[in-house]
Amino acid sequence: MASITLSGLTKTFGTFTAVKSLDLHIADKEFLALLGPSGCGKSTTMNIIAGMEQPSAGTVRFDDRDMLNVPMGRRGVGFVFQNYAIFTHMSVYDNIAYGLRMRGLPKAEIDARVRQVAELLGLTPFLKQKSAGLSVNILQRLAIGRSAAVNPQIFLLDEPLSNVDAAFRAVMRTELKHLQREFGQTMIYVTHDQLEAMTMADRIAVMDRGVLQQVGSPIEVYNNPVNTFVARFLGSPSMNLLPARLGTEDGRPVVEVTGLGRVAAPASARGSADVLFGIRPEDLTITATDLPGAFVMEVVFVERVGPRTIVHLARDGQELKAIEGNGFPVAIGDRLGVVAKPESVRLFDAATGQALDKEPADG
Ligand SMILES: Nc1ncnc2c1ncn2[C@@H]1O[C@H](COP(=O)(O)OP(=O)(O)OP(=O)(O)O)[C@@H](O)[C@H]1O
Repeated sequence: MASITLSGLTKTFGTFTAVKSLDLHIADKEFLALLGPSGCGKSTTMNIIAGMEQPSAGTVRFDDRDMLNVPMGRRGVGFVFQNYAIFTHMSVYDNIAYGLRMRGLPKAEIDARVRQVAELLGLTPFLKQKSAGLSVNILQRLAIGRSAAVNPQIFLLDEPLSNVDAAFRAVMRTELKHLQREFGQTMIYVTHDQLEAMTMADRIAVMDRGVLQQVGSPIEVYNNPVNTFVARFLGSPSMNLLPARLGTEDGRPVVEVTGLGRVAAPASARGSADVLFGIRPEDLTITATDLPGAFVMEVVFVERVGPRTIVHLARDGQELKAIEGNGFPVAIGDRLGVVAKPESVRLFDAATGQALDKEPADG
């Protein structure tokens, strides 16, 4: 068993608070992605879990054990950084075997383990090669393999794929997930890349300026962001957010999107307020201009990204992005109708950015 519980975790550097009152529970064998922009406190949190830094306040527990006085080397934590640390004068085999030899395991067991890890990470063809001549992609794979070989119950990865190329990153996303399942590790994966978090994690914890914003499954966080920060941070292109006014018409909630028109608001919306109207680009349908409820807008730019067409639309200073998936013809300068799927509309308080019907989640 290796669950991790962070309670009231706070880290200050002088007057600056890098991590603020963080409460988060990571279950045994869970893959949690810690997601947020540069400087939001992700690495500081990881360093505290690993034992490289002491918190200013709060506790770290592995299962029921308080870890604060347990030195780094005794925490049973594997750690892989953005900048791989491998022994370049050693072969790939010896690098993977290193931690196992330090533990004094029998030779046959070391050999079996090295070969298993090498196979899982596609390193078998390189086992005899000196590490010095290997590509960055392979070196990063090796850094992961070397840490994974000793089978730490808790595996912390801090932006391990940020130096490798895009095609290789895609391969590694699948391999890492496979590795974590195979070894049954509790994994925390730090990233600023929402795609990595969305594709690999069981749950995502989103941080901003040292504060945990939301924790949930990728789909929960994507579909029901608790605030505009989370709404913007996940998804590419990100959620459209437009100034609007919530009100009622014939007893039903409606939202008047400034300069565009009036649409049904989610049934749970109440009262009248200045809001931000949120809709994901894939939840907009491009249609004829005269469809009831359609916003009439002009196409200002068209991006074709593989099979997807991202259509940039504008009217009276308001801009929207929509993903066209129905084969509706679009060209710059066209006037089109845009319809938002009512169940996909999200409303946020214009002043605070909080989702109207959501309480911030805790871990
Ligand atoms: N030893 C330190 N002394 C002073 N400030 C620090 C120290 N370590 C981190 N910080 C500051 O704390 C904030 C959080 O840093 P942290 O490295 O945890 O962020 P991050 O989310 O991991 O970002 P990045 O992806 O850029 O590493 C940053 O503003 C950073 O400058």
